[in-house]
Amino acid sequence: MGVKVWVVDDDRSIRWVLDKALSQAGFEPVCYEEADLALDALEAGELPQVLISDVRMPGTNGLRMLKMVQRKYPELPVIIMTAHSDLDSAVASYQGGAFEYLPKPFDVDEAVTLVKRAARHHAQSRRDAGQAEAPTSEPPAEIIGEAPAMQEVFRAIGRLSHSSVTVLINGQSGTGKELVAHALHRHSLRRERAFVPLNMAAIPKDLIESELFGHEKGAFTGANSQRVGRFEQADGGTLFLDEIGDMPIEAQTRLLRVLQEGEFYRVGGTTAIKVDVRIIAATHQHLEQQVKDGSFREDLFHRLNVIRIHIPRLAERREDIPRLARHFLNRAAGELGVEAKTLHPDTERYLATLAWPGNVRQLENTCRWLTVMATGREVMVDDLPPEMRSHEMRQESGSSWEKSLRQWAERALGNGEQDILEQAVPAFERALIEVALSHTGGRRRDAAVLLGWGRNTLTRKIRELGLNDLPTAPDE
Ligand SMILES: Nc1ncnc2c1ncn2[C@@H]1O[C@H](COP(=O)(O)OP(=O)(O)OP(=O)(O)O)[C@@H](O)[C@H]1O
Repeated sequence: MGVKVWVVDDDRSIRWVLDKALSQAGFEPVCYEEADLALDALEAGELPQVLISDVRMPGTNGLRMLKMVQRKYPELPVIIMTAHSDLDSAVASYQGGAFEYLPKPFDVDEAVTLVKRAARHHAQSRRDAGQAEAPTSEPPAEIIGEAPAMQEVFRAIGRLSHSSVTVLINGQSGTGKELVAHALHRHSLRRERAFVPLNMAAIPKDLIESELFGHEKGAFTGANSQRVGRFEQADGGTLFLDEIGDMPIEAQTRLLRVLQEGEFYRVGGTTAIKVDVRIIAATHQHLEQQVKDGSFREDLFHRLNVIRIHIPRLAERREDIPRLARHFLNRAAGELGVEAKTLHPDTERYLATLAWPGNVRQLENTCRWLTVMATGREVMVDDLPPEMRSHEMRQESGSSWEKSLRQWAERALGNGEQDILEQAVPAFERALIEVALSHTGGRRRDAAVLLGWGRNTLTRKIRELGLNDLPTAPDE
């Protein structure tokens, strides 16, 4: 059984485009040209896993239909398609229920991505509902990670459970920052309340403040109705500010004030609104550098940087790749309603050697691609998408110490350290000098030859690095 997606729009061309794209992506779309027809089908006992609807339609309009649907099926994820001018009223009237909105005109791929996310969300919330009493001291099962680098992340989640402290999550795009933020929320005392994610990079600059704090009717052109912002939605719960490094400086100033004072005004409003919100922020950028450049406020940085969690690149936890791949293949099969593919051991090994610049998200997308495109049930290396065979995706060359060095540097930068060459170069020289000296039984002249330095250089280095205590040969 495929994942049923209902498309409700009076515009024939939109129905046609979505029908094609969704079928191609493996969904089972059903299109309705009127809300009333969709409501009839619901009445008759049918139910999709995702509903996409236009707002303005003859007969019952989209928003009325959504309200009716939401009352009966609160778990059903809904995507509202609408022209920008209707966005406010759409969101306002579906407050708290809308899963996503899709401003028209939209990109078809974007629409398909949203549907996939909604379908997953739906499946997830059903699973969550089924295991509401699950113990909360363990990391959630859906975060896969046996690699030591991930165990550190789990430990942090465990240590922070029941706490409401502000957390800053660092890590490249697609490493699972949002997943970890969600886990932090689910393990906190706020888990019964909302987890509200907001991606700074995805909102137009001039809408960020109204998105965060809401606005009063008439606050600016296009503000046709009052709107509750994400801060209010997250009251008692957690606000996840993704890509915080992209937040414009004026919004940073307002955010800082809210964090200091615990209250704010809606845009155009005069009544102070008090909220109790836990902030989790994430970024793939180097915030210290942004502070230096003046693009990020230092005081805000210190407020956010209370606890920092670094999520390693996928290439730093290769041992997890086969398990992750299996997980994503099963999930994709579930979403698309097909039998799950398996990986031939050679394919597993091959995938574990790749560089994965897009991290876990890229692996997830690859598994979806394979679920649709691979012909046999077992996936062979030859079935992999062409870009997986290309040069860039091949593992970075380098011996194991170079890899360890890279990992060390990643971690140091992730922890906010600077001037890392100053730590690394002396350590590097010290190691080589010590080994060379022990090799020559402490004879400096011979050690200098082995190192490729002049005798005087070696003597100077030994002094600079404080290695004078090393045993040296009696003749020296
Ligand atoms: N350890 C993991 N186990 C299972 N699924 C994972 C893991 N890490 C990431 N994922 C999945 O990979 C996808 C990308 O993760 P997520 O959106 O959390 O990354 P992100 O770091 O927030 O990315 P971006 O910075 O681009 O927003 C999601 O679908 C997430 O569920």
